[in-house]
Amino acid sequence: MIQACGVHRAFGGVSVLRGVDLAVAAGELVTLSGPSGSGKTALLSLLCGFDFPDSGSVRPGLASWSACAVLPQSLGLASELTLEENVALPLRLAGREVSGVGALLAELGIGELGSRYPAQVSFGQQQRAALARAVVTRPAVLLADEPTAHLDAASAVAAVGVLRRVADEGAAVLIATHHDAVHAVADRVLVLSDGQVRG
Ligand SMILES: Nc1ncnc2c1ncn2[C@@H]1O[C@H](COP(=O)(O)OP(=O)(O)OP(=O)(O)O)[C@@H](O)[C@H]1O
Repeated sequence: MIQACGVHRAFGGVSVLRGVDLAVAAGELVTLSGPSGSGKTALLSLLCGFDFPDSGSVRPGLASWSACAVLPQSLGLASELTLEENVALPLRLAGREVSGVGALLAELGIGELGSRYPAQVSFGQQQRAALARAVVTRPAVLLADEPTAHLDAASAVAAVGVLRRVADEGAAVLIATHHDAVHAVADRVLVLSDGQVRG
């Protein structure tokens, strides 16, 4: 479902990715660790089509980009929508019935905050709303960048539970993370260093 073959990417003459190979199958949760600045975000951007490799190939292997969900570090919540409306948005855009929004928010410990706007909640609460928005459509592929970076231990456990369930329901899930709690539920842990993925 997610595949990179011999991917190279340089920025301003600095080679960040130097022949990255990886594959994540449907139903698999794979974590990607590596030092800050090693290129994890750059690799996720290539895999979701936000950026293009200088050479090599990426293959999301999807019938439709709408089956791919992305949870970026910057979250990207719409500031003019409430948390509930943000989470419902991908369902509305896909012309699907809006259901499961409240349950997801409650599972992530922010059930009582659905009617607030992003600016009225903490960054960790925004992060959980962005996770809910990423998974509400039950995507076939989920790419998440540091999804627990701003969460306390209990909130991280809830977030990890949701991420694991998405994979158990059949999605290919790739998560860039430094957190042991996320690595603990991974089927495989990959490390990005010196421009290559090892695992
Ligand atoms: N669009 C860009 N233009 C210039 N340099 C970039 C760009 N994107 C990434 N880089 C550089 O590529 C390197 C890898 O950055 P990236 O954000 O992928 O690291 P990371 O492993 O995700 O780090 P962190 O763990 O801190 O989030 C960094 O040196 C960064 O400055």
